[in-house]
Amino acid sequence: MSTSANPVLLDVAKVTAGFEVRSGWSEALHEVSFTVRKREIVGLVGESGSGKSTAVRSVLGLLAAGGRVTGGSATLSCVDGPNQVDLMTCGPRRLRQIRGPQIGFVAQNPFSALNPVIRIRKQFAAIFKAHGLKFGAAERERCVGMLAATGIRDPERVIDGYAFELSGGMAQRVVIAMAMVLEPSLVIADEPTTALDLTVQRQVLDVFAELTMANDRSALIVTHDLAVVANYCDRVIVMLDGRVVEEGDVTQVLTAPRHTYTQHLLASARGRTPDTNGEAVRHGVH
Ligand SMILES: Nc1ncnc2c1ncn2[C@@H]1O[C@H](COP(=O)(O)OP(=O)(O)OP(=O)(O)O)[C@@H](O)[C@H]1O
Repeated sequence: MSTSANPVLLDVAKVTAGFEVRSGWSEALHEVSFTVRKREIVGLVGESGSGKSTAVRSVLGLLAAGGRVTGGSATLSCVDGPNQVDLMTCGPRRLRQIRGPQIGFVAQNPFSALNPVIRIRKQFAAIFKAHGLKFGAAERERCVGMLAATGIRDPERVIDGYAFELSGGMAQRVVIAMAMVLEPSLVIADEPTTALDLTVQRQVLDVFAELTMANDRSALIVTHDLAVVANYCDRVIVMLDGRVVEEGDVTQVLTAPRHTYTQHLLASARGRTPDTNGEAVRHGVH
């Protein structure tokens, strides 16, 4: 299904960013531009070091120490306050208000996202409190419901437990529930399943896509896996050496790639990505 008529939710325009390194300044993103529209799942692909994480972390204001955005804008259409906000210039305080209720984030490794010595319930409570919201019985029920929606069978037990009691797949479901509990319009996931066993990767991605689409959200998924793009995404952005080299509808890009690098990515993925004709599971979750 084409999403090109949907309004733009996130408009990233000419973002340049880099890192202070020993030898000086190392530029990692060169005028990167892309959009995420309402009710679409966008895949961000490219080989290791192409700048995918730097791109999404620039948008989230979560670059590692030494990292800095030096140019460009990332305009988010907000549901609270002023209609649009430039995430590159709004400042850390506003970004903290935006992360959670407006943009959810699912990191690569669930065990680094969860605190091992704090009960899951307290970690949910901290999310609410960080945004000035109370965490009473109703909010706890909402979290239990969210955990159940991610496919956790005993959410009442899990919410009172600790992360170390969970398998990797279960822990990532908890992280997805945390990223979505404040009902953000956009969820960004940076390689959300690479830390998981192959068998659970698909289940977790199914849940992620279902929860995104069922609630009219948009998602930006960083992945190096073209099968993920084929199965779950409406559009794809291809990065190489800190630049966007191709962007388009998944079916178009995967069947008739224009850039030689995309052709190369597809050729090397063929044989292990039988779903890359674009007719895939994603269509079943819409
Ligand atoms: N903290 C950092 N300090 C210095 N350079 C960094 C840092 N993080 C990333 N870089 C550099 O920025 C460039 C882009 O890296 P980035 O992690 O964004 O790529 P990626 O496409 O997400 O790779 P991967 O798939 O391996 O996560 C690389 O050259 C990388 O070495």
